[in-house]
Amino acid sequence: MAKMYYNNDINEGVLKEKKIAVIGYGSQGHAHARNLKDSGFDVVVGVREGKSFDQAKEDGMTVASVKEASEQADVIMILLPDERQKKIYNEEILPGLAAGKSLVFAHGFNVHFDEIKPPADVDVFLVAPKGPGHLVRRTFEAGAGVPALFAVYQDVSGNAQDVALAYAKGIGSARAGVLETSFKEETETDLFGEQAVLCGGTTALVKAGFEILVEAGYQPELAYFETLHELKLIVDLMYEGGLSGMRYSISDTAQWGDYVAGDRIIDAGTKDRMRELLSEIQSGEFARGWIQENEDNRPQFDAITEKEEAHQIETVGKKLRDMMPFVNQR
Ligand SMILES: NC(=O)C1=CN([C@@H]2O[C@H](COP(=O)(O)OP(=O)(O)OC[C@H]3O[C@@H](n4cnc5c(N)ncnc54)[C@H](OP(=O)(O)O)[C@@H]3O)[C@@H](O)[C@H]2O)C=CC1
Ligand SMILES: CC[C@](O)(C(C)=O)C(=O)O
Ligand SMILES: [Mg+2]
Ligand SMILES: [Mg+2]
Repeated sequence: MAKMYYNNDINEGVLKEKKIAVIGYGSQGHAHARNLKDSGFDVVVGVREGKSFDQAKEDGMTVASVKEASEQADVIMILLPDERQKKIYNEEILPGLAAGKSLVFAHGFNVHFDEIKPPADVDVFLVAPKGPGHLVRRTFEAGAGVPALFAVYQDVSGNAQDVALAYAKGIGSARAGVLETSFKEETETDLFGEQAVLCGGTTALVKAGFEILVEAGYQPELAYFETLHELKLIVDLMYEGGLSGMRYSISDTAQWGDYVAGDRIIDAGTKDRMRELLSEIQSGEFARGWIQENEDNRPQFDAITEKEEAHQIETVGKKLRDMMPFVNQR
């Protein structure tokens, strides 16, 4: 069994004496900054002027430019979009990254794929929550937490692991469990998980199910409830009790259907294609493609986003969610 760290295993004192710069105030940034502040740490948010800057101010955070925050802090957590990190790091963070400081990431992408090459005289580690930033904040406020991975890439001070664990505790992740990994393992598994299962695999499965039902003449609203809305309720049961816990709550008819149909949908061919995705991630092919797409100003990303947002499941779903005030809409 992997070694797990929980609140009682971690002494956060080592981070209490330091100033933490959270660079970026988006999905992860706002959650880390607010959770750390609520946990009693000294936090400055580094962002450019605009939406995030205004939001951070409204949330009562101390806010500075990326450059100023990086100069002021001992621990610099980069929570900028992966594809923009290299440029901002070189221009605005590196000048303030004096010897003895800590450079931190929530995803190993830029270090693992050699886009960012940190100086030799700083600690480098990652603390990567295994969940969306908005849930990192929401679960923290509810007294719970999202599990996280940590990995030490460079340990100049000799206490990089202690600082990483204290950070993970500060954002609430040690309430759920913190697991040690490497930059390589975190980067490759995170990319695989989001592509094959959590995002790519799931959205494709949901859309396919919705399209098949609508195509066959069933009502789109019903198809939305069946393939998207109810998925959350089923996944909540998996979150609470694993696959067996979910199967305890569903009917025996559904359980039998699960057993006889599941492998016909996700078959050996699907697993072969998952292996293909994994090897493209491992070889760096996926990363090179994503970096190139950004250098070209995201033509495919923008075109696909436009098409996806116009999909019937989105228009139907929006109307149905508007009638459910208890659903926290984005
Ligand atoms: N999203 C998630 O839940 C997860 C993300 N991660 C990792 O966390 C990191 C951050 O991702 P995520 O939270 O999704 O990022 P977001 O896209 O949600 O947030 C990006 C933030 O960066 C700011 N920003 C963008 N460009 C600049 C710039 N040129 N100068 C200053 N600030 C800028 C944005 O500000 P503005 O409003 O001005 O654009 C915004 O505050 C990534 O490494 C990602 O892989 C890891 C686990 C989960
Ligand atoms: C699943 C997507 C994710 O890896 C995450 C929320 O953990 C991301 O990069 O946003
Ligand atoms: Mg992830
Ligand atoms: Mg990810």
